[in-house]
Amino acid sequence: MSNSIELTITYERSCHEAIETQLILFGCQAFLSKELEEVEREEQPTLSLKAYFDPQEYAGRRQAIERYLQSAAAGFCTRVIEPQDWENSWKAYFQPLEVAEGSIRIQPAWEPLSPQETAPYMAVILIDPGMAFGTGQHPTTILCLEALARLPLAGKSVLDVGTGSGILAIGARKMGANPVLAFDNDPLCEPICRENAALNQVEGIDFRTTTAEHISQVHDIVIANIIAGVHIEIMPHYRRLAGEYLILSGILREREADVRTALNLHGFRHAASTYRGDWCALCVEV
Ligand SMILES: C[S@@+](CC[C@H](N)C(=O)[O-])C[C@H]1O[C@@H](n2cnc3c(N)ncnc32)[C@H](O)[C@@H]1O
Repeated sequence: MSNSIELTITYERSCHEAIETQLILFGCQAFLSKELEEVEREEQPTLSLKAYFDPQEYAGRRQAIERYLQSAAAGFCTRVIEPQDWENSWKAYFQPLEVAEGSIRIQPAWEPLSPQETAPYMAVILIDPGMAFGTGQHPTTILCLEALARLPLAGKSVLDVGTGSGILAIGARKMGANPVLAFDNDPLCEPICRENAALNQVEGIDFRTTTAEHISQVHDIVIANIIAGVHIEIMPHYRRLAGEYLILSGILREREADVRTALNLHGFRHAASTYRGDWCALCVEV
């Protein structure tokens, strides 16, 4: 793994989600931030988070990012970190997390569970975060895992669009989906996904660096945790590729209506919404 840029940002607690969202739009690859419920419990008026960027990506957007933070945050500082520092920060912070009513557990790779401890879960996903989005702690990822847990996945083909760390593909595979194809347009993701799949001892996931127009196979379930604008842009491909269900996450509540309009325009009629904080996910019956 190469160096990365670490931004430490302090801000008023009411700005938590706006800042996180904007950082995702700027191409932030990973966060160390608190769960929304935890933020809501905090008493203090200011909070802080750490955001990690690929150095080249950051250099290209530095002016825009810093201008945004000067107006939206109380303060921020940057430093270049070595892979070792990232690992240590993360290890100090990452706690196991249970989602989907306790049926899925996201577990730090360095604290694996015994077979007896694993048995009660539908899936235990081991994550050793590299610089790819998808540590399982973000509300948009949790909404996806919850949606997957509600579907009968055994023997279903799944396409994971914008796979990041591979977390959703690995989760789907562990819950019985087969085959699973997962892709991301960021070439940094593919090796991280392969490592995470090996860590989880799952086979049968085809990880690729590509975009939706280069995929031709119809899949029973298409899942995508990307922002609303990208969903709208690639909606014709969802139409082409989704056989039974389409799960879309990463949608801010205020953009839900826009995504629903695009779904209707492309002939998708039945979409159920779920929410976490300001985020919405849509589970669409094809
Ligand atoms: C919010 S992350 C989601 C990661 C992971 N699936 C999760 O749920 O935690 C979005 C991912 O989509 C990728 N992405 C953004 N636009 C894309 C596009 N047009 N095609 C493929 N991947 C894209 C990004 O590189 C990023 O890894």
